Amino acid sequence: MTKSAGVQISKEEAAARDAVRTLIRWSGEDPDREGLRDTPERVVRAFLEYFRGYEEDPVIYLSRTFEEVSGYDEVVLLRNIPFVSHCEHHLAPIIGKAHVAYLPHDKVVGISKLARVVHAYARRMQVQERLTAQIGDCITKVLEPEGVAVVIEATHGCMTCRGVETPEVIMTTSRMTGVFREDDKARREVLSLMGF
Ligand SMILES: Nc1nc2c(ncn2[C@@H]2O[C@H](COP(=O)(O)OP(=O)(O)OP(=O)(O)O)[C@@H](O)[C@H]2O)c(=O)[nH]1
Ligand SMILES: [Zn+2]
Repeated sequence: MTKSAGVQISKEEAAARDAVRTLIRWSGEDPDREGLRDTPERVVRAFLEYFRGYEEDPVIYLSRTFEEVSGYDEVVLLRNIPFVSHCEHHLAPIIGKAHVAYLPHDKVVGISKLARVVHAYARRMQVQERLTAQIGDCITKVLEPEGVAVVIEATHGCMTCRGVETPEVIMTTSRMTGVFREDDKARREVLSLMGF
């Protein structure tokens, strides 16, 4: 533990704040001017929010299921789940929407839990392909449904704000398992429900 402005913080947090100070100075600014003085502390706290998915186990969100659904055996779809992630190459924001569907076998899950799974994986350092695969595979493994379809559309800060600087470009990725992977008709149906 170490002290900062009279408050005890861990050595790791002190090092993280110092790293932000270094970046501020390296960018050409004065980390001691009034407006920037508390910025290292804020940035470190913001990182805890951006990356709090590492503290979450998405499997737990899917562990409470319901079986009394009067034999409902059609697609369940949650469309337009907004999320924010960060690309692991530049730590720039990935901002997008996830569409998550599954065809239940014998159990369904509370729909908020699908969004919780999306956020738990999004709040990590990601590439969009892995994010998409992790969401699809987690639901497939835990719910054991007939199939899972995940489509993600997102813009990447590292492409819009820097580098190639192409605003509005959207990356689309998908993960299909079970019937949605094997059966063209089922895949077409779920994509059409998603609005594609
Ligand atoms: N496939 C994939 N690529 C990503 C994702 N997020 C960022 N990237 C890309 O990762 C690549 C990293 O390429 P590098 O050449 O190592 O990095 P760079 O020199 O900063 O590349 P530029 O962005 O082209 O300036 C870039 O092409 C990014 O657009 C993602 O989620 N999936
Ligand atoms: Zn990037």
